[in-house]
Amino acid sequence: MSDITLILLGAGNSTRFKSEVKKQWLYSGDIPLWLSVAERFGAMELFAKIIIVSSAEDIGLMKHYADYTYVQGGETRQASLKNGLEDVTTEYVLVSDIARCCVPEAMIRRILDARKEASCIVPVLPVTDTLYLAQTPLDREQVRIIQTPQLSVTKTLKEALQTDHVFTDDSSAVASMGEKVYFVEGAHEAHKLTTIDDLKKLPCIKAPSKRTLTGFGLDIHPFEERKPMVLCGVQIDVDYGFKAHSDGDVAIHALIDALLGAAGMGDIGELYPDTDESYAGADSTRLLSDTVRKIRTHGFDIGNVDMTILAQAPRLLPYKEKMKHSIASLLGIRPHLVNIKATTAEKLGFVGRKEGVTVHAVANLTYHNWKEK
Ligand SMILES: Nc1ccn([C@@H]2O[C@H](COP(=O)(O)OP(=O)(O)OP(=O)(O)O)[C@@H](O)[C@H]2O)c(=O)n1
Ligand SMILES: C[C@](O)(CO)[C@H](O)COP(=O)(O)O
Repeated sequence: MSDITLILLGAGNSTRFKSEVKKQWLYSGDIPLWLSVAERFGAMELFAKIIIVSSAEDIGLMKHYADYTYVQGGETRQASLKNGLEDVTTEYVLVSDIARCCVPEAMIRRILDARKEASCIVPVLPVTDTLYLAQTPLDREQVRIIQTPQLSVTKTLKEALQTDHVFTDDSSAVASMGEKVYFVEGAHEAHKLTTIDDLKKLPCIKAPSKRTLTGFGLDIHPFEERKPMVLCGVQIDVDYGFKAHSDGDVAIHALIDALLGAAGMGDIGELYPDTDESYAGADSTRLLSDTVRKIRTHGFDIGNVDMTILAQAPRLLPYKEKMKHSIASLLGIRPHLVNIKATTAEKLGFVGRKEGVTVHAVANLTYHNWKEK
């Protein structure tokens, strides 16, 4: 059994990346970057456990992809690391930034092979440019660029972090205890993905696959007297609406399920439970906007959507154009990529008896093509 646990830190906000998509969720081929990093380390079969530290929202989604130990992060890298360490029981812990997505295997082995040398083993690069601190030139031979992963004795690192002082990496925390830090040669491929321009420096990230992902959604709501009716975010001029926990926009609910289905993100009930009082009477356009945010920040672009509304009543033809524009604007796509069909049920079944409405929706997504932006 290995005496090393791997912690991958991925709870950052990608602020400096300045893109709608979080850097951890850019697709490389058919998988998001965080998963390609976990698989790269995992393939070495060197670790007792792999812990991925991420935000609560991301963990909910990550669980659909692979079975790792997921831990919720904190406000800073250090807070995230402390949370991850709570789950570590092995003698050593290897900590890496998910943002360093192309760490070469040889560099990982160099770090692990040096484990007996000190309480913390750190990969470094020399500085090749002249350096100044304010107006004073520095001796660059004394300066090093620090990378991750870093290997620490778990007990020492845990103790070093029992402080309010904020360190930018594990080695500075260990060094603050008067413990020895041992440097091994880093690698340019282990460069950290911080800004969009860094993508050019990281050739291990493949272009996203051109796969189209299709999702299907269906929802049914019975009518209720004396309620406003809203479909696709558009007010329908009748004196009855839908019985529901939210505003009952059955068309938007079906569309949310189609989008979540295509993204592999579960269903509307998991994300916006009808047992949650905060969604009582909720405006469904706000739920759809939140779904769209989730989809875009997690690496997908919306292609087109198609919906069929099965309603014996009310008559929807006069509203279809307005509905199309409403949905297009909520999805942030052009109107021709939204198709809305309405049909009666030929007086058959509950729809035919005018007891309620059913909506079917289909949505297509692609991986956000960061390579061609
Ligand atoms: N609260 C935080 C902040 C950062 N990290 C992780 O620490 C690593 C180094 O951080 P950085 O590259 O700065 O990532 P972000 O914090 O996402 O970037 P930014 O500072 O631009 O927001 C990243 O893998 C990041 O996900 C973390 O786990 N928890
Ligand atoms: C840990 C680190 O990657 C070592 O170089 C770096 O300090 C992280 O800094 P950031 O500001 O959190 O990107």
